[in-house]
Amino acid sequence: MVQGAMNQNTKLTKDWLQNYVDDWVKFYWKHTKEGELPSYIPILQQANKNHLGISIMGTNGVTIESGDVDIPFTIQSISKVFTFIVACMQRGVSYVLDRVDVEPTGEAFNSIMHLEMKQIKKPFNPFVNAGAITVTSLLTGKTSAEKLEPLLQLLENILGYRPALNIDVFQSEMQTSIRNRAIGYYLVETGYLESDQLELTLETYFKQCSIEISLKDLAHLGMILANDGKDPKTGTELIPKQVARLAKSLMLTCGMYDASGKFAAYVGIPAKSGVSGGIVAIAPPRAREENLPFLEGCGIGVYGPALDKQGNSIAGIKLIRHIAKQWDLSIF
Ligand SMILES: NC(=O)CC[C@H](N)C(=O)O
Repeated sequence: MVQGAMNQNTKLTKDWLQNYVDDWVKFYWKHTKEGELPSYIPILQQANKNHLGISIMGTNGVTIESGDVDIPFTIQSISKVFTFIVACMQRGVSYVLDRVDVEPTGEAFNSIMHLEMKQIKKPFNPFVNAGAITVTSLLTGKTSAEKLEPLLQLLENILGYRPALNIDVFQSEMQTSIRNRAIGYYLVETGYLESDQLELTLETYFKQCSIEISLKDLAHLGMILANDGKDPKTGTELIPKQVARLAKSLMLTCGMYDASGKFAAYVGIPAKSGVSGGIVAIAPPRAREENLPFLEGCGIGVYGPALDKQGNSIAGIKLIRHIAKQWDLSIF
């Protein structure tokens, strides 16, 4: 019996789980001190390094939250999961996968080196910046507003409200986007991006990264993916199952940048991080005989802006790893 699971006679009550999660958040708080705020998007340095919060939303309707849960933050690279989903819904999976591969890089998310060194035929995967910028270019529409519309609509369908862009974050990144611009030019040179699409694509990409959400929203997005794209309350299919599964497989292999292998090995669930400190992790339904929480699946959102060298929330990873171990969430 793992700690935090239930004794034979204990009821798996929300209060009981809440106590455990509160203790775990308190315990992992100290690790926020080990991480750094990203400097290449200046406005993200205004975040409070000490923040750490978690939201867990089960497909059964139970939500548990703890720590700094009321701080809105920008979705950053977590948006890449949803633009990939929208591009697949608009263009079809094979059209998208003809233009972006499904292989992990083992390099930093904004690496340029691997593009040249490996003489790639197409960007490695939709979750490194080169692949994400390519995917954004595939969204239909002539303006960034048109391109973003179906993405915002999908988020609205899931969350029940339309999240707004944080214009200050968008402008901060737009003004300092040297490396993403370099990636964009490289994609033009190699034929993955039409030159007249470059500015529009970068603007759209920075805007999608600036969508602001709450921790509960993040858990909600994860919960819908855990449920293969279906809203468990209404039974409505919000994301086609095949696309949701593809996105989850890519989260497992590529979602945590060049720490994806370790996350899969030590945590064992699909996840995607963003440079503002958010991580969405997904525990699909699992059939176990033990009495464990969230057997019907859940989404986990974590926010902790202090990052490790790979750009992932340092305390957030430790917290998710602990919960996954205690509740036996691994998909393996
Ligand atoms: N890792 C991230 O979250 C990166 C997103 C960021 N907007 C960038 O493109 O660099």
